Amino acid sequence: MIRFDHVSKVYPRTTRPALDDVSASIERGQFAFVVGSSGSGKSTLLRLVLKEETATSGRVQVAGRELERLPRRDVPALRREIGCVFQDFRLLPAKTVTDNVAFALQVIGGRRRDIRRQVGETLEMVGLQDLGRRLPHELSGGEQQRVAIARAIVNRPSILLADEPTGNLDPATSLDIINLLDQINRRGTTVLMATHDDEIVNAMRRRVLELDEGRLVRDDERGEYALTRATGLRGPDGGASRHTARSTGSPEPSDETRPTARTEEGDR
Ligand SMILES: Nc1ncnc2c1ncn2[C@@H]1O[C@H](COP(=O)(O)OP(=O)(O)OP(=O)(O)O)[C@@H](O)[C@H]1O
Repeated sequence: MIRFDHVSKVYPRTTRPALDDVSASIERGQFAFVVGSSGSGKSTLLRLVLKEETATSGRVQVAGRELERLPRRDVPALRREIGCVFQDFRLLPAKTVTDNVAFALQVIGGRRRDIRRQVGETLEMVGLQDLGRRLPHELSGGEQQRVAIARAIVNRPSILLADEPTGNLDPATSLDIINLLDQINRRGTTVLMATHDDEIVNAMRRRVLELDEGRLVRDDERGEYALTRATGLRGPDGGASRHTARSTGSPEPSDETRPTARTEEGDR
């Protein structure tokens, strides 16, 4: 579904690569976290998937497309396959919840009746069916992020990219949000999520890709957060020290590792 093949990215007017020879493959239906300290390249990796940035070398394949060769006119179709969620929600402040979600469908020219039905179903899925008439500032942070998630999935994309989606939320709300992303993943959407949220990564025990100064230093099938550099686990060559064979399909966390196990934990 998403494949990075020896991908490097050097931004203009910089010398140190933001991504350095990254190879990884995320299969359809997988849930993968991207972790790493600030500046390690997580957002860059997600931006390459969206073709907001282009790799300096290597190949990025998304949903059967070779992004380096993708003509500009085909980029909108690529992006329709990808929903995005960000730390700062990015809702339209003057539009209601319903209109924020509907907007994504209106811009691609859906029929009014279909839009109403799809928006209704999606708001119900994220648990906001009663708040459709509110404006974003009349919602809590967690509710705003649910609206953003509803907007990201309303046209049923095959991939959901989430860049630090719990970064502005308290631990209990973060858990609600990750459970929602987990539910969306279980319905078949491939999820790639960049995060600094160690509790969530440790509770979910899904695939973890770790970046360190642009290099992929870890790819664990049911990983924990603990950063390699901090724990001294980095291999002698500076490369992946605990690489596991990439998995196919969506790993099922066992009951004791389900994120709900964290409900009692409260504050950080
Ligand atoms: N548009 C840009 N132009 C130049 N350098 C950039 C640009 N965007 C990112 N970088 C650099 O690329 C490197 C990786 O940045 P990136 O935003 O991908 O890291 P990150 O892991 O997402 O960080 P954070 O966790 O702080 O969001 C950093 O050194 C950053 O300064």
